[in-house]
Amino acid sequence: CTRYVLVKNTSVRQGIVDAVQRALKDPKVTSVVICGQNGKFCGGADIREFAGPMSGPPLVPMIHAIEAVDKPVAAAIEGVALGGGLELALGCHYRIAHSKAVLGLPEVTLGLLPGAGGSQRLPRLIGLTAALDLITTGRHVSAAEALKLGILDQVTDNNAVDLAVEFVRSVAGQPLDSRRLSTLPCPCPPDVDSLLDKVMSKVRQRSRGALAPVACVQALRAAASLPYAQGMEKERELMATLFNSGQARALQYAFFSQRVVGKWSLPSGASWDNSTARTISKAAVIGLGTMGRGIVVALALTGISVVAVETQEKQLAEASRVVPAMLQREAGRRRLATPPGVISFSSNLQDVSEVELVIEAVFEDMSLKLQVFKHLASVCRPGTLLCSNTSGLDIDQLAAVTQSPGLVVGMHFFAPAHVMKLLEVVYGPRSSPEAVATAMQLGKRMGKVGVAVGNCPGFVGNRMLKPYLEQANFLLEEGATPQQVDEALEEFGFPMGVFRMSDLSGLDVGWRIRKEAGLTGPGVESTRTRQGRRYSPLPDQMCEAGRLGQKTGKGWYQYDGPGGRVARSDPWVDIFLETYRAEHGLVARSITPEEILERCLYALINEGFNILQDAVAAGPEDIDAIYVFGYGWPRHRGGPMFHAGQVGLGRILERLNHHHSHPDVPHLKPSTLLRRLVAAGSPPVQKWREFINKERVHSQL
Ligand SMILES: CC/C=C\CC(=O)SCCNC(=O)CCNC(=O)[C@H](O)C(C)(C)COP(=O)(O)OP(=O)(O)OC[C@H]1O[C@@H](n2cnc3c(N)ncnc32)[C@H](O)[C@@H]1OP(=O)(O)O
Repeated sequence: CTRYVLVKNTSVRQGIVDAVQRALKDPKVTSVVICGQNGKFCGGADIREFAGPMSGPPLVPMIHAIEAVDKPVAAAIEGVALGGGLELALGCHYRIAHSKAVLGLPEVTLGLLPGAGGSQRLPRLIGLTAALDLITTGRHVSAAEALKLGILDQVTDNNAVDLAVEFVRSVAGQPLDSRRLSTLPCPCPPDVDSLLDKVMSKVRQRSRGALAPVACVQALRAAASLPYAQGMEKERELMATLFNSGQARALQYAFFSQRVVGKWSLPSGASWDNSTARTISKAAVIGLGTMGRGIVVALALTGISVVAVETQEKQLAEASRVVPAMLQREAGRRRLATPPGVISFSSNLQDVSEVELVIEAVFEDMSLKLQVFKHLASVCRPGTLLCSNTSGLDIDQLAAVTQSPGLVVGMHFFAPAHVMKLLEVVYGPRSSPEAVATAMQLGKRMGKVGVAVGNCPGFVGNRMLKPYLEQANFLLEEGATPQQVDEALEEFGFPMGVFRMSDLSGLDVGWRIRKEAGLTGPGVESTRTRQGRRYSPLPDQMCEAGRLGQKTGKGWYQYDGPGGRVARSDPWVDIFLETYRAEHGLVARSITPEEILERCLYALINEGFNILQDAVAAGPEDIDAIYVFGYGWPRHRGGPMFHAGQVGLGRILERLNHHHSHPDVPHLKPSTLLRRLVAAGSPPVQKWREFINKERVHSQL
């Protein structure tokens, strides 16, 4: 048995082919072990290669050739065996892994299916039911789970390559027929059709409009019902369709944007690679409402010890009861041990004096937050980082009441904070690079996708949401129903339309913000123009009628009672809208789903261009990651800015101009950046950063 170490990077496939051929020809070689370099078996295909023509030997015949070898071939899996990497291992006769290895077929997350025989070999190895789960979710499994499922033959805590060598030597000369997965039948449950139908409707529901999960189920149906060669033909056909779809490009873009945002940079020139983060071991959370509780759990799961402070006794008692249970549940969900005794509860702000970082999560009210920050500045030791979980208030104003404004940043979590992946890290003009780096690193430890954003009302996510919500309300005034608007958005791929979402989060949240901004409330005249702009008082009137959404059992929809979850259309809302239109002399017209999407989504996208122009976000990837991870933007559409590129910037500009010129639909004035991009020939989204920087240098923005 001779060891051939495989070369890394794009020549991997050629390296494997050459090594296997040498091993076959060499009479001294009785068996073969395929391993990776530097403790990693293979992370799969280089996704960047998908953009151009494939070079080197194709994967499918290469894996077939390995499977056909008449000397035993084992894959020694260390680190990762993902995608094409696991498909290669499935072509081997045996699979031996290190206990820390991770395996999976994540192609579905990239808009593809396991197209190098994975969709046909895996079900033959572990059965249809388990293969459906792994392939349609793309989830990674540990070596222990892979062993249990039957993907692996052996797992070791020691050197996997040494064990694999020993193993293949021990089986040399034994028959290999039963080890060639392509020759085996696919173990299926008796009710195979009903299983496939059930999984199909589940994936359709889970990722509405996404092509890849559907194609994965179709490929597995072929594995269950057709001979291997025909199954492979089906796999090839489906893969070709997916490969050329916009969705695969969008999902691959989303893979990279998630990583690009980690490489943050600020307009000052500070960035991830020239700023030092502090390692936090003790933190405090102030305010134990829904957000505060989730943040405590997210921190505790990283092993950070947390002082959880709530000054209202009743709320504190409830949080002390609920938070440990939340922690246990979440640890279980993530298959982690519950960190022991890391949370201490207190009603006294003085108890935060020894922590290194505080996250304030009190009610979204500036005067209350200012009071808390003043107090924190007096009790915390010098050098403590002070963060606010505000969803849009001025970070600089908070920083101004502390002795060290450089140590103040926003950490905008999304509810539920221990589950949702997005974290906006908001830097004010005085926030230090160290504070930003620390908040970003802390977010990463919590498993968040942190995005560094500038300080402006609503930051990135909520600032873009505002014109989107405005247009949705205007559409109701003009003749649409909440259901029509929601259906168009859900058809586009959002898990929930804007009105269903508003009912879920509570209509009073926005009402309070509008009251604080002087847009509504006692003494404000009930007109359709406020502060010089078109304004729809519809949501305010809903709140005044006590319809706050799910919590009151009534909102834009009706529910079975307070806290009910199933939305049903409500004739009351239809009458309310008709009465409103009559009062304001508005004539309802028929509104198409296309108009709903244009008005809502292009308004949001246009604000995204304004945000890029104002340098509140460093690049389109930042905006797209925020919308995919925090606002339910369908991942298979990449994000709003990517989507704009897919639709065509010229088309977006033309439609914005069209709606803007309509006398009753102002607000949609196209952004200067969008105009300049169109004038420059609509470069692809990957080039926008460079374009913006150049325009800025030449003072065109
Ligand atoms: C016929 C088609 C055949 C096969 C289909 C496929 O194989 S599709 C590809 C399937 N594989 C994957 O989806 C794996 C994707 N990668 C990951 O899940 C993680 O990167 C991984 C391997 C678990 C490592 O995670 P870690 O957190 O350690 O590193 P990070 O994610 O930050 O990645 C480091 C840098 O590597 C780049 N990268 C990772 N995987 C790929 C890839 N498959 N192709 C291209 N580039 C990849 C990643 O972008 C990072 O780059 P950087 O420039 O440092 O940001």
